[in-house]
Amino acid sequence: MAKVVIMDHPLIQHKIGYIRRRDTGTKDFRQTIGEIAMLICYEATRDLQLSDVKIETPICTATAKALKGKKMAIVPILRAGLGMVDGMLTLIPAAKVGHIGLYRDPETLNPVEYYCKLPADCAEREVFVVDPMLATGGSSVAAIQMLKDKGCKNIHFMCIIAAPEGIEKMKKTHPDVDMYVGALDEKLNDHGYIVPGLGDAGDRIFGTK
Ligand SMILES: O=P(O)(O)OC[C@H]1O[C@H](OP(=O)(O)OP(=O)(O)O)[C@H](O)[C@@H]1O
Ligand SMILES: O=c1cc[nH]c(=O)[nH]1
Ligand SMILES: [Mg+2]
Repeated sequence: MAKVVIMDHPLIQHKIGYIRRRDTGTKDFRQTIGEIAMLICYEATRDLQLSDVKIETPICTATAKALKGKKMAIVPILRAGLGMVDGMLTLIPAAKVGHIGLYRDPETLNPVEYYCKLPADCAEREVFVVDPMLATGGSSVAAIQMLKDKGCKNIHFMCIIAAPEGIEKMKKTHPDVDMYVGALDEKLNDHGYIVPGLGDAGDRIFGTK
């Protein structure tokens, strides 16, 4: 069974408190989502493997550490996942970026697919799927299934706020996928929104409401 890691870093908790506020505007919301993504990325990459490499410092020959060469990909679930990409790329600048377009039908809450463009060699990459919100889990479960159908095996999921229902669905459907979660909230409301949550992440990032 894969790990579920709930972030306890004070900077992450502080910044999540800020974006939850109704009166945090689009510019600050978007910027803070990026900062939180970067901080969660730091935790989510903790288990990457290193190898020893011989290098020359200005003083002598030395053995240093380098990432073992496994290539990485970041896959945001559109739209809201886009808000996490720049923060991720700040720490992993060489990563390729794939895009999966899904929206949640407001009546059924089921995900509807409208776009998928992935790096050609994504099956060989360590893939980080990013979406600020894990609510019923329908969208992330579907996105990860799309990646598995393309042959991806090493998949991690990062979100900023999760509901217990979404975590359970992910654990049941994709028990091999590690989850890195900024905050675990209480429940979903009757419309499938996370409580207390932060509202609609996509609308708040892009200012569409
Ligand atoms: O876990 P779920 O119940 O599937 O809900 C979570 C999904 O809902 C939101 O996307 P939304 O459908 O609002 O699309 P958007 O990002 O384009 O706003 C969010 O960004 C997730 O992708
Ligand atoms: O609370 C929620 C649930 C789904 N999608 C969001 O953007 N927010
Ligand atoms: Mg939305």
